Amino acid sequence: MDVVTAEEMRAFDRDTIGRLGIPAIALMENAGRAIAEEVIALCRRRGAGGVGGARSDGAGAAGRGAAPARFSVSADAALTLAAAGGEHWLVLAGKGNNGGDGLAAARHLREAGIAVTLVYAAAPESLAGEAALQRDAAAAMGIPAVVYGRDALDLAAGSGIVDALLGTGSAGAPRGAYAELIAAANASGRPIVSADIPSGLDADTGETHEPCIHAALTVCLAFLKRGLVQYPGAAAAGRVVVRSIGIPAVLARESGVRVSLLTPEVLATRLRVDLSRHRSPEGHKGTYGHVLLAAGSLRMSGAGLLSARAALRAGCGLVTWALPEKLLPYMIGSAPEVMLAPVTGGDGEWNAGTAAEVLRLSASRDCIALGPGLGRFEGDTEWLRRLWEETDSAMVIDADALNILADAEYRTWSRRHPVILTPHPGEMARLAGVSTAEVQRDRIGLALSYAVQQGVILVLKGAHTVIATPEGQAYINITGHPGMGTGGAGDVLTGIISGLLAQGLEAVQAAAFGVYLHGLAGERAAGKRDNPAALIAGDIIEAL
Ligand SMILES: NC(=O)C1=CN([C@@H]2O[C@H](COP(=O)(O)OP(=O)(O)OC[C@H]3O[C@@H](n4cnc5c(N)ncnc54)[C@H](OP(=O)(O)O)[C@@H]3O)[C@@H](O)[C@H]2O)[C@@H](O)CC1
Ligand SMILES: Nc1ncnc2c1ncn2[C@@H]1O[C@H](COP(=O)(O)OP(=O)(O)O)[C@@H](O)[C@H]1O
Ligand SMILES: [K+]
Repeated sequence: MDVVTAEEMRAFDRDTIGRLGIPAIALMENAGRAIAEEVIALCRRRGAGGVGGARSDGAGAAGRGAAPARFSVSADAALTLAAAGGEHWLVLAGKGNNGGDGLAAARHLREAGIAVTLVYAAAPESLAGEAALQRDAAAAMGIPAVVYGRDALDLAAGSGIVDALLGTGSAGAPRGAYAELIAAANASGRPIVSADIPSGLDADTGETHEPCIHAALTVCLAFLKRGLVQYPGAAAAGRVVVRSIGIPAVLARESGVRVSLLTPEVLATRLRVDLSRHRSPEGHKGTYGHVLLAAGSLRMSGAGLLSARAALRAGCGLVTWALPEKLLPYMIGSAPEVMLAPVTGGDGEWNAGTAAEVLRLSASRDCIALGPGLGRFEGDTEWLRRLWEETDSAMVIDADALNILADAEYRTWSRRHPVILTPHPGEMARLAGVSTAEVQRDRIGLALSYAVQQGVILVLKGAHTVIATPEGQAYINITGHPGMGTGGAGDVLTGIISGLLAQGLEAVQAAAFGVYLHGLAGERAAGKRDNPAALIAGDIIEAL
């Protein structure tokens, strides 16, 4: 599923209206209808009634011997509500096209028998174009309207609110009447259905301005907007339904939209990942590849252990874990399936001299993962540079190895293989030289620009992890669980991605599929606990 910016969305609108000749009012009608259908479905779910008994094709009355019906007039089930009597929706309308969508929805709601009151944020006379046509149609139907600031208004008096104040044309924090209406709607305690995006949300970054609508449901029109998949916007939007309004989906494909939701369909078709993870009947451990892991130090040995075990659970044939020799006696038996390769490190810490040993080990391995529990040490930049420049296989870089990179000018390092970086927001901030808040402000935008600029595959972790490629493509993962916010969960991800790389997946495939599987396993693991707060990283491995 494509994820677009407001600017891309405007280009598709223009193309549909200008080049294809589909009238703007038709798109607005479709939008209004889609919003109304979702409001009606919501009313139905909360018990206002089933699909109306509005079939007038005689089917119900057609007893034995009754004459066959001559006409078949079927009611539009999606726009019908049997017991609409208790419903009264307030439609908050801004003066732009988002408001026009809301006004079109209001007519359909009224048709379904739902009481509707329009609440204009600005003088109705200030509406223009298609929105003005919708204003006039609603007035001609006799739908009651109030103007904010002029008429008395109690938003809690209705049974629900349609938020059609601001959409993709919104700029900056809501002002004046818009801000006051948003605050009042949030305070009303009534469910809010937002048209396109919650008013007050930045459609591109997911930042929520003060104030921003907190919707129960967002009916996103035509294409998913970036702001709806990035937190905190993703939370403000509630449940998100994307509805087609007559803008052909192919426009996004043709224009090269760069961001997609990481659905199973995207994994299978765009990324060509074999979701079945087929294993040949005659396969053996050599078929599924060998991971070399350089990780763990005296106080963080568990990080290496988690990565190593996760790589095996991801299906690779063999894992060799290179670790400072002092750790060896403690690790023996902790994971019998993992091979241990001690490198010089009598104090249990890594040192610059181990680069040659790791390089030797890597020669016969299919990929290398560096970083979990590594610690920092004298000469670590040169250590990483040698591995980076001289390793032949794909590389996953995590944790302290990312902090080493953050202190280096690694753009100038030569390289023969793809590199996957897996920072959490704090590590990303150090890599990009910005604050963590700045990273979180626009995760997609930052991940894309960093991946392109540095020529790496970037996995920016956290809720809705972003996978960005050097070619400027990004995928937004939606598997996962808040219970995964626990020490070591990232080490598990490093293991999974390297386990997939070893099996021959391309670097982007391994990064994207690894993040997806990690999230699924986290969901399953959380579901097995009395409370997801009890989840620990090892549970994610066991749920793979
Ligand atoms: N044919 C089409 O184009 C289609 C459009 N579609 C729909 O249109 C939406 C986009 O419509 P849009 O471009 O008219 O902008 P919209 O979001 O209604 O807001 C503009 C208005 O808000 C005002 N305003 C802005 N910022 C503000 C602030 N901070 N605080 C207060 N006011 C602010 C601004 O006022 P101004 O600053 O100009 O005085 C202007 O009046 C899109 O999300 C979708 O719902 C779809 O149905 C598909 C077909
Ligand atoms: N709220 C959440 N929703 C989904 N995934 C999450 C959430 N919180 C954390 N995660 C995932 O858990 C992992 C945590 O990684 P990280 O912060 O590196 O942990 P550690 O350094 O302790 O291994 C990441 O893959 C992240 O995406
Ligand atoms: K809105």
